[in-house]
Amino acid sequence: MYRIAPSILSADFARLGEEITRVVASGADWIHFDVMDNHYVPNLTIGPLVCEAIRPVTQAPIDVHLMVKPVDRIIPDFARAGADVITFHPEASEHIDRSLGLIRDSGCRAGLVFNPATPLHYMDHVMDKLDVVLLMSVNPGFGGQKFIPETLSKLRAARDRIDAYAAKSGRRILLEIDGGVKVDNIAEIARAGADTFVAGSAVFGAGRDGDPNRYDSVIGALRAELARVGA
Ligand SMILES: O=C(CO)[C@@H](O)[C@H](O)COP(=O)(O)O
Ligand SMILES: [Fe+2]
Repeated sequence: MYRIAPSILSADFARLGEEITRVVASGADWIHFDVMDNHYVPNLTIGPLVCEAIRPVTQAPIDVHLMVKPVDRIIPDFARAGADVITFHPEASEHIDRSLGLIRDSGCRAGLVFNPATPLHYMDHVMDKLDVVLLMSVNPGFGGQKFIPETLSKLRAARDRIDAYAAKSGRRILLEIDGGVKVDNIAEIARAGADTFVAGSAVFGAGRDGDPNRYDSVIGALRAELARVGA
């Protein structure tokens, strides 16, 4: 089963609640929530107050992608604000195992995010605490960037590790991809092993002209491409 997670980074922030209602009604599975601190990444976005504000608007899982350093202090705030999934970058945590434990102890699903040049071995000794592995297919900090093609071989390598772990443990870790996902490349990305797809500009960019049917058509087109790949 595939999940589509529109990133609200590209939504109209003046009408955020409506935007979320519309993408979920159009078939979005998760809401991807990008948190940037102007320190770990050169951009500044939204925090727990906004997460709390959108929580009553939707039942869809809120997928919080932390691009902040340090990470531990902010984790309980997001859990209280209603996050369902919290992911962070290993470079931003002094103690990766402890940060993953903090997320899970607060009742959320936990994940590690790999920048394009971050090696996959960071996951090796924490598989039992991972619910999600997120591969960045752009450098973090901005929406609307171009998919880095090298990510496809990295996805295959991550898929192999996740499948080997599942065969041993019976636990299925999700493999999420973030950055430059569009209708014309989502099938190739799925074939490389991703099962959860963040799409910001591809989804919200399509609705910018105010036509409410545009989210339906772009999410429908992403799903049609995934259907060509199969389960
Ligand atoms: O985490 C990030 C960027 O750092 C992403 O979640 C972007 O928001 C994805 O946007 P598109 O590449 O799909 O426009
Ligand atoms: Fe993200």
